[in-house]
Amino acid sequence: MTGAPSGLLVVTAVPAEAEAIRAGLPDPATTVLPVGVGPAVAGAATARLLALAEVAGRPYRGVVSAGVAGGFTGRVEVGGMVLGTRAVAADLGAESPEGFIPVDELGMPPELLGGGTSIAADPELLAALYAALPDATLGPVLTVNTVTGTAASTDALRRRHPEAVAEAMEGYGVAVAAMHAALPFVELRTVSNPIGPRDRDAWRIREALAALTTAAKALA
Ligand SMILES: O=C(O)c1cccc(C(=O)CC[C@H]2O[C@@H](n3cnc4c(=O)[nH]cnc43)[C@H](O)[C@@H]2O)c1
Repeated sequence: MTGAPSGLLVVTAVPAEAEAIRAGLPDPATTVLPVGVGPAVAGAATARLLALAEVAGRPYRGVVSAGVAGGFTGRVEVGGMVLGTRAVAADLGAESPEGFIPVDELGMPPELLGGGTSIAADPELLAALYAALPDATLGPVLTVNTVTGTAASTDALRRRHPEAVAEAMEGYGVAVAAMHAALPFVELRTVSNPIGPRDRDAWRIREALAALTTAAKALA
């Protein structure tokens, strides 16, 4: 069975993020679905959605990992938008007394590592979104399994990823799913909180969700 391409698949972690995007979306051909929190569940659920669309003869044209994120102070403000130039699995590796070693520097066969710990955004999809969202900050977005919550971890991440602009928990998993389906990928985030010592009172989820609604116009 074959059919017309389904348009973009936009995946968020939670329903509130998906609803915020749908509220600003002019294009009904874009599918927006919540797929869960963290790279494993988000990656597995996205891979399943892509495979089901493919076997139904209506493959998606690209994948966007979207939602709220923590922003690196001095790089992006709370309430600001981020377009990820790459999704980086920032805590996939090994600790050592000399510091963190990324998994792709541990001497494992490259075929076991998929795209490695850093997967680049599709240049055309990224350029199209940036053209529609010129105020967005461009840079690598880290994917972490644990929300950074101390000054020491924040400093360590900054040292290891001096170009990074934000961290969230799903992008790398979704990027792997898109890569396995040979589809363009990009990450779109709005900033709900500064990365740093844990301070839940500083989180501005409502502002970040409103910014997602504004950003959704780019997904047409
Ligand atoms: O610490 C808490 O009490 C707490 C309560 C509710 C939710 C959380 C989250 O960490 C939500 C994680 C969720 O949001 C994205 N996100 C937003 N900011 C960050 C961040 O600074 N670092 C990592 N992830 C963040 C993430 O993509 C998840 O989907 C905590």
